[in-house]
Amino acid sequence: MNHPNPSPPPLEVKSVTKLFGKNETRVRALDQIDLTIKQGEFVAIMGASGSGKSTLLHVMAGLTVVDGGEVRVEGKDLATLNDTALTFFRRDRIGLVFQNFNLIPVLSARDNVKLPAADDTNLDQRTTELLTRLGLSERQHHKPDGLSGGEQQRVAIARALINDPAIILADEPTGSLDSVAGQDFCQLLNELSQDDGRTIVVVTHEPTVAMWADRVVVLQDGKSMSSFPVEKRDPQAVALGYQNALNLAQELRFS
Ligand SMILES: Nc1ncnc2c1ncn2[C@@H]1O[C@H](COP(=O)(O)OP(=O)(O)OP(=O)(O)O)[C@@H](O)[C@H]1O
Repeated sequence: MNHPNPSPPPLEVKSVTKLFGKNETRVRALDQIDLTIKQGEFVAIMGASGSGKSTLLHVMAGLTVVDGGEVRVEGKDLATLNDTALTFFRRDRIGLVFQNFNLIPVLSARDNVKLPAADDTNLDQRTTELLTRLGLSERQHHKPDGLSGGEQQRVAIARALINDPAIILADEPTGSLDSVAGQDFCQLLNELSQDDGRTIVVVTHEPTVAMWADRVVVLQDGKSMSSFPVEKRDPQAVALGYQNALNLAQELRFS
């Protein structure tokens, strides 16, 4: 029986190398890294400072041009897109969330959410629905400095969702939040993957964040050392899995 072609994975990083600097200051931020992420999967990327986590996320978002290898988003090779096409592709397919929220201070929460909308159709209604879903209805006319950190991050994710992207990439999204707001935010990411089938990648150094993922990918020196599934929402199990991955990397280095 003939099967139709399966959809390509949402994110594929194939043998990607990224270098920064020149000559003696040259840094190999990513070193022939391979990573494939399935549709609807929630992946946490962990690793020591400088291991290449943010660079990998930026590469997947097409924010950083690679020096070798290939990055495919929903099957599309990002290197084949010119700057304009890449900007539109990113806007339509990927929602980005950063640690410092990156909201426009002079705009209300509601206007921040509407700002990147690619399409005006039912925009007011879509914005209201998103603000309601994220528990921001009461706060929508406030500017960012009148909102708590957790509320600001929820505005940032509402803005990231305005074009209904299939993929959400988040770099240390809970880094500026207290632990309660951080856990609420993780729960939201979990819903976006479980209920909506969106693909989520989160860079974090916190086991209490990574425990919400389906899988943890551990980076060291720009390489993907290993990955392990998260079976229960147990931060200690994640911390142990992470430590085991680092120990294994250390053994391989000296063997
Ligand atoms: N724009 C840049 N110019 C020069 N070097 C860079 C640049 N961006 C990253 N690097 C270097 O590349 C390496 C990987 O950096 P990256 O920010 O991806 O690591 P990270 O794992 O996200 O670290 P952290 O947890 O501290 O944020 C580091 O050695 C870093 O100094």
